[in-house]
Amino acid sequence: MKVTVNTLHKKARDGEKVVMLTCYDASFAQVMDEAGVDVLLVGDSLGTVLQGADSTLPVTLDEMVYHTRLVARGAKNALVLADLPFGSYQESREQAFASAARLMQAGAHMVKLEGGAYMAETTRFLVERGIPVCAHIGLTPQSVNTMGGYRVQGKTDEDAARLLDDAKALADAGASLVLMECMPAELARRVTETVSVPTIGIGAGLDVSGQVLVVYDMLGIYPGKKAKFVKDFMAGADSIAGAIKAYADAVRAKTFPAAEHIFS
Ligand SMILES: Nc1nc(=O)c2c([nH]1)NC[C@@H]1CN(c3ccc(C(=O)N[C@@H](CCC(=O)O)C(=O)O)cc3)CN21
Ligand SMILES: CC(C)C(=O)C(=O)O
Ligand SMILES: [Mg+2]
Repeated sequence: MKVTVNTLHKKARDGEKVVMLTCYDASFAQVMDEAGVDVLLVGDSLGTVLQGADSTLPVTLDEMVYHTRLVARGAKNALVLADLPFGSYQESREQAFASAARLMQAGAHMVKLEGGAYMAETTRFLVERGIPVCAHIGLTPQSVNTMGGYRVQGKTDEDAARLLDDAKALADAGASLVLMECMPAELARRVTETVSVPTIGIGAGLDVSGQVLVVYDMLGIYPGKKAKFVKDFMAGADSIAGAIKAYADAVRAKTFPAAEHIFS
C-alpha cells in the first residue's frame, strides 16, 4: 500500500511508530521499500556521507534533484521526502516554491525545510500551492555556523519555550510533519503532545511519532566517533536488508532509541 500523509497521520493517531531513513539511490530505495520503511528522506546529509564534505552547506539544488529522481525510481510504496538544500529557500517564499517544485517534479511527495517560526510564512505558501512540507527544528545543520557547532538544542527553559512555539507556528502554517533533531526527550514529548501533526525524532527520545537516522550511520559507516543517537544495526544482522528490517522492527517495538541514545 502506498504511504501517504494520511497514512502517517493515522499511524500517529493509532500509536504506531513511523519509520524513516535517509536514502540517496534507487537500489537502497528498493531495499527500504521492501523492508516496509514508511518514508525515504533524500537528505542533504548526502553532502557529508556521499560527498565527504564537513557540513551540508555545499549541497546544491541540482544535486538534490538528481538524488530525488534516483530514489523515486526505486520507491514503490514509501513516501519520498526531499530536503531543500541550503540557499534554495531562505531568500523568499517564491524562491522556496521554485526550488520545491523542482524536487516534486523529480519525484518527491513532500519537501523538508529547516528553521523555526520565521519559516511559517514560507511553509504556508508552499502548502497552499500543493507542496506538503515537513518542518525541521532543533539542531538544524544548515545553521551550523550560527549555532556554533552540532549541539543539542532546547536545554534552557527559554530555548525550550522557543522551540515549542516554533513547532506550533509551523504546524499551524500547515506543515504535515515536524522533525526534531537533537533535543531533550522531555521537550520532544511536550512538542508531540502539543502539535496535531506527527513528529519525527533523531536524537529526540522515544515520545515522538516516529524515528529517522542517516542510513550510513545505522549501517555502521561513519568516519570518526559515533553520535550518541546512532545505533549500528549492522552489528548482529546478516545483510543490509536484515539491518534495515531490524531498525524498522526496533522503531515499531519502541526498543530504539534506548536510554543510551537519548539526550536529557
Ligand atoms: N552521517 C551523518 N549523520 C548525521 O546525523 C548528520 C550528518 N551526517 N550530517 C548532517 C548532520 C550533522 N549532524 C550531527 C553531527 C554531529 C552531532 C554530534 O556530535 N552530537 C553530539 C552531541 C553534542 C551535545 O551534547 O550537544 C553527540 O554526542 O551525539 C550531532 C548531529 C546530524 N546530521
Ligand atoms: C538527519 C536528517 C533529519 C536530515 O535532515 C538529513 O539526513 O539530511
Ligand atoms: Mg537534512
